[in-house]
Amino acid sequence: NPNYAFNNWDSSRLVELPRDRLTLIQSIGKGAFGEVYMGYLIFDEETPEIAVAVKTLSAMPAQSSERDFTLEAIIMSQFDHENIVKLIGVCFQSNPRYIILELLEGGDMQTFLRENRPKTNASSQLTLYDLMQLAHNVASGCQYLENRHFVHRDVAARNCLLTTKDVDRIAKIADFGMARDIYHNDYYRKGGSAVLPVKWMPPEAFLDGIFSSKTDVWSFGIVLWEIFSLGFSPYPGKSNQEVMHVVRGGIRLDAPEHCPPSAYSLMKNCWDPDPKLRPSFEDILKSLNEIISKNKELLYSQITVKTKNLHS
Ligand SMILES: CN1CCN(c2ccc(C(=O)Nc3n[nH]c4c3C=[N+](C(=O)[C@H](O)c3ccccc3)C4)cc2)CC1
Repeated sequence: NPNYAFNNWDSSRLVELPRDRLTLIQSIGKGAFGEVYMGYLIFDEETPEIAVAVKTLSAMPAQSSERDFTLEAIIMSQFDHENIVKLIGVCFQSNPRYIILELLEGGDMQTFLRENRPKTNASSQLTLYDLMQLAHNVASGCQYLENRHFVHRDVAARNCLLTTKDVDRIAKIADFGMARDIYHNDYYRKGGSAVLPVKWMPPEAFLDGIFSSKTDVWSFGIVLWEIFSLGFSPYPGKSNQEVMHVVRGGIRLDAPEHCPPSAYSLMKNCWDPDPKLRPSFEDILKSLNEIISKNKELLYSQITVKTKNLHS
């Protein structure tokens, strides 16, 4: 497992920030270990304070969640890429422990996509170009991880955040919980398919526990499908067991409505049963750039919903 090659587990390399430089303003969500807050960090007298996201460890953490919390910070401290949420520092020397991260104000990508579905008889304010940009952002972050032989294991729209909901939005990969968890309990064996994101996983992963960057490629194909379906859940109405059965049999998701054919064929390539035949993230970025450059004008068209003739 390439992630085992990951060696510096010492948390001493984490930047410990003085707690009195931090002001928590409001809760913006619930993490696995506790709340996530929006707050301000005062760097020094000259520099204006910066807005941050603060992940907290609940008051009475189990021993394991304390270790996992630290591990999440260590993992994120290794990365430096514009499409991966940055770690700013930690407050680990006193309780409650904090992980201080770059603040992304647009919220998660899945919610954003669902909020931007066209209303009947109106068009979505999102264009195909907007959607291709989100795809390009996620693929760039994934390519960075691929180059570092780091397997994320849970690439999904729900785990991506947006800097803003506005047109200059940038998507970033933000949750490394699954990659972290495999260091202790091998979820593939331990939890069965209950805790695994089966609908985002390729057959060799959910059948044999084999993970590689080609696992993340398959998941990225599902994220592409989530993006072009504006936040639908994949395989609607199917249980994990049913999905494992049909996917193993060669069934794949249909093209979302309005999805450019070239984007759908890219998804299908990501879902090749043979991991070796799936594109790398390098290939994926080339394909995305081609689709964007070839369809510039098309991509600017608004996504309209076909008004269903209710009396047909
Ligand atoms: C009207 N809307 C209501 C919702 N609103 C929000 C809702 C949530 C957020 C938010 O969580 N922002 C975050 N910035 N940085 C990190 C965040 C979370 N992190 C984490 O590490 C979290 O664990 C995480 C990771 C991935 C996905 C979600 C949460 C790091 C921002 C705005 C915008 C305006």
